[in-house]
Amino acid sequence: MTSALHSFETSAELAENLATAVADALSAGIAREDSASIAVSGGSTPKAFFKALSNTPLDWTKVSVTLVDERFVEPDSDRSNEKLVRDNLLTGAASAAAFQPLYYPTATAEESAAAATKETARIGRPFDVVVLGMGGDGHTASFFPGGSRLAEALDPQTPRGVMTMQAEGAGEPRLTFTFTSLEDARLLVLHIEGNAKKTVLETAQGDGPETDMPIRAILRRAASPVAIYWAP
Ligand SMILES: O=C1O[C@H](COP(=O)(O)O)[C@@H](O)[C@H](O)[C@H]1O
Repeated sequence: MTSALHSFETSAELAENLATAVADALSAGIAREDSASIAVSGGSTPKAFFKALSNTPLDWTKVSVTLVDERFVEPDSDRSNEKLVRDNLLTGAASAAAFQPLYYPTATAEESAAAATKETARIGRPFDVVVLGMGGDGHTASFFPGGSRLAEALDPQTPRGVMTMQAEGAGEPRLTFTFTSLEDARLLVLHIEGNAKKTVLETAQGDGPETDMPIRAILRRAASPVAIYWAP
């Protein structure tokens, strides 16, 4: 599939522009279906974007927010993507949105994944917006190189839903939407910042197996075009 690079001089400029594009896509979803859905990433990159989006006027009561991926940790952990979203996105105007977690207080990550699959089944078919991040190792969502269920997660035959993933370097067991859940978003964004990540992206855009750099699955065969947002 195609990708388009949107470059900005600063992280703040990127955050404002990405928030506008995302809000437009959510408004279009609301106009079309009276509801809209967005799946966002965790990590260190999206904070400024979350703040900008949270202040954007929109009928947030009609928006469902979920995560692209999550750690199997309680929502008050500093490593929880849910906490990041609650603290930075679900504030101000956006506090009226409905949040669908991926973590549930179950005994195992597998039970959490099953609960998340069930609870998110009514949204994201497809998502109006998916905002992916990318790690320095070329992972996106929790599609990690060497991940325990990477082949299944990236398989175009694996249905929509949330599954578990374990990988060296990933820390806790992970919960992640599958490739088929994310690749056909009406607005599919890859948000990266810094020169190091630009270099990783350029490597991923070259030849080589998807299993080495799973972001390649998105760049090469997502059904939707990928809008790449980057700032130094
Ligand atoms: O593990 C994760 O990392 C990636 C990238 O995070 P960053 O800190 O380098 O921005 C993120 O996209 C993913 O959601 C998260 O779980």
